[in-house]
Amino acid sequence: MVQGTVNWNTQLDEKWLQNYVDDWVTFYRKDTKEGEVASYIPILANANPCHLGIAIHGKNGLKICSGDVDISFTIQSISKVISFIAACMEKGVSYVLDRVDVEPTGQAFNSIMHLEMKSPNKPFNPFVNAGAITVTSMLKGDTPKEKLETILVLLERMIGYRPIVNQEVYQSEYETSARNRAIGYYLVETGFLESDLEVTLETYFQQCSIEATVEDLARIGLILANDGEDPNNEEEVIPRQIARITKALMLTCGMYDASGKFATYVGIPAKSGVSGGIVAVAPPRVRSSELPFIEGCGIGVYGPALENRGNSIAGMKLLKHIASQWDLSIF
Ligand SMILES: NC(=O)CC[C@H](N)C(=O)O
Repeated sequence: MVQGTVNWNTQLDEKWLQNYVDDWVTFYRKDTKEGEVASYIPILANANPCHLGIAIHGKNGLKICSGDVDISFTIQSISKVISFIAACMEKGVSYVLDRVDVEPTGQAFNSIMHLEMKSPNKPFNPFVNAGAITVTSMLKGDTPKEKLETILVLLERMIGYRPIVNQEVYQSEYETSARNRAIGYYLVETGFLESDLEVTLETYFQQCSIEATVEDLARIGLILANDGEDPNNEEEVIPRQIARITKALMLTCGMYDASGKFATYVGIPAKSGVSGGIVAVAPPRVRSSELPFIEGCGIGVYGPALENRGNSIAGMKLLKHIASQWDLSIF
């Protein structure tokens, strides 16, 4: 079972770390029972609430995977990270941030209320639905296919293969999209939407329906941990400035209205989605060189049972435990 204080100095071999993480996953699986799978997008309710899996990818090639790691799930709001990066790479950071702010809302991700609370009604940040829909409207292209292409190409560079869009999830979200449509119409009214509303919404629903595994999320996290450079080939996938802004936004806005708690108790940038995925970024630490993944790592978690804000309940506990044991906090 999960152990207390550990002398990492003597315990850093891969097999030992693997057993250790296996123990944590077994231990925290019981917490999946405290959450519920999302059902406002009907097809997401088919997920198995008991699932829990984690992948941790380090800079030096070290990989630890444990639990339900072979399941593909839709990335949902995690796609907002990718679309934000893609828009910044296409249009430039200042163009994007002139039109979407960088402030946490403290409200639910699909809140409509906060849209009217600011003048000139600029969406609060790119990770709430209003901001994400605005960002998607900025992507180049006149059709959902063209706009989505930018996101798929960037993701392919990060995860090493072209991901697919789950058409069933897309249809399910499309058919139950009244709230996102309300947000979209509001953005048309305030002049923030840069493309046709229907094209933008279709692209947004498709990006949310892109499938990934925890290993894919870990790869994305690792590239961000490495300031946008892929440590496998030392190629720049994301310009450093954009990677840094993205991490700041993940820390302040990535876990919806639980972002403050996550920053306080876990202390690393992360972004969750209502399907139960979380991508987390642990940058290199300058403390003891005897800690695991001292050069930084990306972490992908999947646990579809959610707490009331839309974050994986067991996934967050698992991340909190790992962050405290391995001293991952950036603070
Ligand atoms: N928080 C989420 O993961 C929300 C994404 C979902 N597709 C929506 O727009 O409602």
